[in-house]
Amino acid sequence: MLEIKATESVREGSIFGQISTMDHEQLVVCHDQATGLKALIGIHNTVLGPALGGTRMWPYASEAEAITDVLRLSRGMTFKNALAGLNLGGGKAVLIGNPSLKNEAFLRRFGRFVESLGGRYVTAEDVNMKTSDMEYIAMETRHVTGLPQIKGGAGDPSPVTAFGVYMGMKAGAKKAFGTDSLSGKKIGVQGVGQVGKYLIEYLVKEGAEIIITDIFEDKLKEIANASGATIVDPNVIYDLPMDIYAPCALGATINDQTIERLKCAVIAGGANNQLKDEDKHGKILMEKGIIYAPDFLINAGGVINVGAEYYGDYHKESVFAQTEKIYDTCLGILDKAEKEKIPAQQAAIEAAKARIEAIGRVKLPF
Ligand SMILES: NC(=O)C1=CN([C@@H]2O[C@H](COP(=O)(O)OP(=O)(O)OC[C@H]3O[C@@H](n4cnc5c(N)ncnc54)[C@H](O)[C@@H]3O)[C@@H](O)[C@H]2O)C=CC1
Ligand SMILES: O=C(O)CCC(=O)C(=O)O
Repeated sequence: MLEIKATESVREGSIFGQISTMDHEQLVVCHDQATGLKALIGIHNTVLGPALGGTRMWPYASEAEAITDVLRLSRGMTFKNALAGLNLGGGKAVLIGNPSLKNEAFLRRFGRFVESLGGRYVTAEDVNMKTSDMEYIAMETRHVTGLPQIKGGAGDPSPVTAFGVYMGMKAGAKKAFGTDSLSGKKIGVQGVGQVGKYLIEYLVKEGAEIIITDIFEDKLKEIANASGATIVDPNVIYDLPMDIYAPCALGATINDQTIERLKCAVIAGGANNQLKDEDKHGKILMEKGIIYAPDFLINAGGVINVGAEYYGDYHKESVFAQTEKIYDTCLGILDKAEKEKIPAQQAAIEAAKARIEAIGRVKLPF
């Protein structure tokens, strides 16, 4: 594989510039006038298997923003799937527009595009996409997973994602505090959506002191009532002293504007692509002595779940057992980073690439 760098601003305006900078195989542009579908499918790497990754729907401010998002997200899936030990490559899709655009025809048209790729890309849920949306997509393609249980699927993967994040958080705590107990630890959860709300359940059971924030006040009140968490303003979370910061909303929250404000010992959360510039911000976190549990390593529970469903080999216990291994993998990566004096993100990417390269050699023709 080429040496890859995900920079904050890849060469804007040049599609090939961007996909070569991040070493993608394919970027698919899908359009349908009748339904208003505007979709991008990013296939980063298929050495380990079909590129599996969810579809996100978002009202992107520009096409450039959507392209950058799909490229960063699909690249992250390559490393996530490799480190989780899955025989899956990395891909992701984004649907441009307000989620209210979604209807049966819109989703089925998207399913036709997924089908046209012949299994090189397998879709599932991401932000603003639900198991019920997968049902419509499944009417047009077999290459979809994350279906509702009543339709023979494994249902919402978020509880498994949250369990993996919890495992990664405990590994980060072990490294930072010498114990993986979260009892009494002050933990800030940013985003109380699907992943955040299930993560909070684990933190409550451990007796952590929880701070929560979200842009939707109703969700916050409901979760605060159930968990005893303290609500804070979304802009204030970066300035509060806390033991662990758990980003569980959208990506790039660790950036030039926030990184100097963070007063935590550990960062461990479910959001994809937390570092806006992975080289620069990964290095600054290391210099500040903040333990960073790489996002794509610790949020792999969801893809472990939907991957098992896709291969028709779904057993809840084994999915949770595989996800539990995130604790050991994360500790191993944090140790490697410390020993080699490199950022944890870099250590994790190196480990993922090593597996892709080794298995790629196994697959050479006879
Ligand atoms: N659901 C899953 O199984 C997986 C999710 N992820 C990632 O985890 C993250 C969260 O995913 P979900 O929980 O499924 O999405 P979600 O849409 O259910 O939850 C995200 C929450 O973040 C909140 N939010 C958005 N912007 C915010 C801001 N500026 N400040 C505070 N809160 C904000 C939203 O209001 C929402 O409640 C995403 O980055 C997703 O890609 C990664 C792996 C699997
Ligand atoms: O969890 C899912 O639904 C699929 C995997 C994925 O897209 C992710 O891990 O970001």
